[in-house]
Amino acid sequence: MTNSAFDFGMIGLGVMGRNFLLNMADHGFSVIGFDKDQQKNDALEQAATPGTTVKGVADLATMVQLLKSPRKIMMLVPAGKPVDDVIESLLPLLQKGDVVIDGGNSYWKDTLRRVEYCKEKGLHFMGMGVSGGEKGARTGPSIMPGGDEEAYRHVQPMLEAVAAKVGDSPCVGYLGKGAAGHFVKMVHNGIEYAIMQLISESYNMLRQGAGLTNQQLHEVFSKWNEGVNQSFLLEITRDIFLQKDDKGTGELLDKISDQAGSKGTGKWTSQDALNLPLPVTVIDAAVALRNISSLKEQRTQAAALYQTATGKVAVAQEEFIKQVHDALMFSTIICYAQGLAMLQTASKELDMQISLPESVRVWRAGCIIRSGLLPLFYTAYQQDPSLPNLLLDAEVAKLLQQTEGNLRTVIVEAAKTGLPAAAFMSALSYFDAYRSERLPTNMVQAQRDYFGAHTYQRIDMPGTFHTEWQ
Ligand SMILES: NC(=O)C1=CN([C@@H]2O[C@H](COP(=O)(O)OP(=O)(O)OC[C@H]3O[C@@H](n4cnc5c(N)ncnc54)[C@H](OP(=O)(O)O)[C@@H]3O)[C@@H](O)[C@H]2O)C=CC1
Ligand SMILES: O=C(CO)[C@H](O)[C@H](O)COP(=O)(O)O
Repeated sequence: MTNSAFDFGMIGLGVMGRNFLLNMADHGFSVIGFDKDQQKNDALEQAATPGTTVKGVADLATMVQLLKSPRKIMMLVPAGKPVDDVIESLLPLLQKGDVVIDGGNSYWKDTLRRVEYCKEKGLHFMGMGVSGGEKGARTGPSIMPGGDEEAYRHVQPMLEAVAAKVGDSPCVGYLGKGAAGHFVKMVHNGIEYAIMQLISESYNMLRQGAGLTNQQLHEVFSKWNEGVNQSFLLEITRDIFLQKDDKGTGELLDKISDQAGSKGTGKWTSQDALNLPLPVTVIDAAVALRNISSLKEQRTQAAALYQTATGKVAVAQEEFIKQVHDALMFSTIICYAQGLAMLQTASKELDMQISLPESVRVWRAGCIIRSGLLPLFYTAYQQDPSLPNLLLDAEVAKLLQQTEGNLRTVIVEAAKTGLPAAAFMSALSYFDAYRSERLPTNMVQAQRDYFGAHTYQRIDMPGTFHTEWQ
């Protein structure tokens, strides 16, 4: 290739960077990647589809020099200091008008700071969520850009080419101001945590509570993964049940430690929801359960101390499978409702102007939370882009009403048998509180006024009141 011949540059050729770049090359763009590790550069070139233009270099200046102007450079490096380090190393090499994209899972407040910093230097900086994991990056991810709209217009045709598609519609779109792209990705991951926790509780109910084998669970999840329920997370769960242990006998799932890891996006979602303030109780439960999962030693001691759980449900197997199915469907809808309500509030409170219809549209394919439910949610937000909560949509309400009873039954069984069901219980508690016209929080107000003269409002007359409580 001649000098300045490449369309797009990538910094960080790990799992995501390598695959995203190869995807770009497959769509006809000439691409160049930088990684300090020469082996990753070699691996990139070797993995390229014959006939595509792909180059890997171990020198950042060389990569920058070989890019067409204005340069379009994306980084897929770990969140935090590596992103700042990359920006600092790029600054002396770039020219005004060049575009820098952070495609990693950066915290949105860091992105806000970086947008301003790069603007001062005459550069366009865009925070952009990418979802779909390794396979998605390679064949079509869901892409969540936000911030500098001019920067987005520079890369829009490329992103539309590589994104997942629903018909002809690419799962990418400008989502809003400032750090909107990373905010939407953070909430996406919060929903991801919550649905994963619900699926793990469903699996446990059926495995431990109803005695199904992994083979039977595979069959159950295969059936569940149909129609409106079809989703990426159900699909991989179905397949996980059959994976054999290549280092021993039986299925691999049974040998995997129950201590779940995390990189922070779920926790940030909960923390930011509290700051807004807005309830995302199923996401909170999912974060808490990953934290409880890490207390293995204490859980082992407590299990020996409290040997009260029977763990076996008293419902016929077939009936219980149907009940858990409905419980999962109901609670999954609540996860989306909580996450999307958070986006709606953040859009105003944090002045991000997040487009709810666009956010839902780009989640319909390519991402970890893609689901057959999303077209229904998309219609709801198309009809009313300012809908405060999906629970107020008539079509969503029908699905919840159909499945609510079975969630209650499953929770009763879980409570009686001692099967952990924090995410299910959070979903139901949220629903019961949200659809209550009158909550018992009049008592909280009375107590606040009693001990702290915090005042209260009355339901029968306007004004603010304080009582000398006897
Ligand atoms: N894996 C996934 O499923 C998804 C990941 N993400 C996000 O994408 C980002 C990348 O993730 P992933 O590809 O999985 O991570 P990997 O660990 O596989 O790759 C990270 C790459 O970044 C490079 N790197 C690290 N620090 C620096 C630095 N200071 N300067 C230049 N390069 C650096 C590493 O290079 P080297 O090791 O050679 O030093 C490595 O090639 C993260 O923010 C992650 O949260 C988003 C969606 C899905
Ligand atoms: O962004 C992702 C998927 O959308 C990443 O896979 C992310 O790492 C998942 O989060 P965690 O590691 O905390 O489970």
